[in-house]
Amino acid sequence: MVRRFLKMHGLGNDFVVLDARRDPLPLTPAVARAIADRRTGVGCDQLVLLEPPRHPAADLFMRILNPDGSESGACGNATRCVASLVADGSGRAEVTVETVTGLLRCRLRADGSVTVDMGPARLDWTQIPLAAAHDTLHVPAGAGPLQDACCVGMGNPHAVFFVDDAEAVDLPSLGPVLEHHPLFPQRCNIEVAQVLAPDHIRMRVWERGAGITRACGSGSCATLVAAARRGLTGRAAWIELDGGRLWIEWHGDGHVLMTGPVATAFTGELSEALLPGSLAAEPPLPEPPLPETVPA
Ligand SMILES: N[C@@H](CCC[C@H](N)C(=O)O)C(=O)O
Repeated sequence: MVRRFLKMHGLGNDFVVLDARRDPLPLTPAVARAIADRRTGVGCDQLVLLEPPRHPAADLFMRILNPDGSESGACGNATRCVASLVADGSGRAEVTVETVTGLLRCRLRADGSVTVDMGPARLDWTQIPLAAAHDTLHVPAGAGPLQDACCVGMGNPHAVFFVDDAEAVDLPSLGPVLEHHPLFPQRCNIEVAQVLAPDHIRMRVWERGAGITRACGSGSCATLVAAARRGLTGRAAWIELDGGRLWIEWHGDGHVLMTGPVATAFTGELSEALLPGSLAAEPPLPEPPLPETVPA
């Protein structure tokens, strides 16, 4: 059977989107790795699988896989892309995307950008999670010049390091060391952040399971929350990424809102060689657990 895909991106954080709402796709980590490979597959920072919704209030269920085959509970940039896809298909400006961590309400704006309510920032050490009890405002995880992390859960784990010069950080070397730091039992996304003004932060990211990407939506949310908690910024700011900027707001109810652009690069058909059945047998991904929070 032919499998069509869509190649989308948010600020250069790129995705292969597979629609399995009508025809189920028993994806395995090996298949995800093969599709994500930039030389022998399509190539992407994340593979996004669309499935029928579990929750009656949701338009669809979205699963997120990294190029190493691991699954994540959140991807801000992909959520915007998927919301715009559903909005385009339905003519509605309000869309609800369900993920393993809950329901994300999204709104298509007149200029084509999308605002996503990424849900509440998780600030307890058990919610990152960390391997031992620590105040998430100052976590003793570090490598070289990157010390004193501020950790934030956005449905996935983030450790934000504030620096004087984000460009000077050797992220290709330090990122993988910190991603695998023993304090992060589920590994971690690593952000280096330089505060430029109370409403403007330069951020570079090393993503768990993906490496350096041009933008990370959940990482931008975590960075704003970390900066506001440390008293370095207000509760709303532009996050300046390699691929462009996102506007992030941390509301009084704890929810974090992200606004930014979406783009479609091309569509295509996956070769048989990349589909389940053609690759080394591996058990399919486990069924996702019930969402941890289902907002009313
Ligand atoms: N690019 C994403 C985050 C993707 C998942 C991440 N690598 C993880 O493993 O948690 C975003 O835009 O949020």
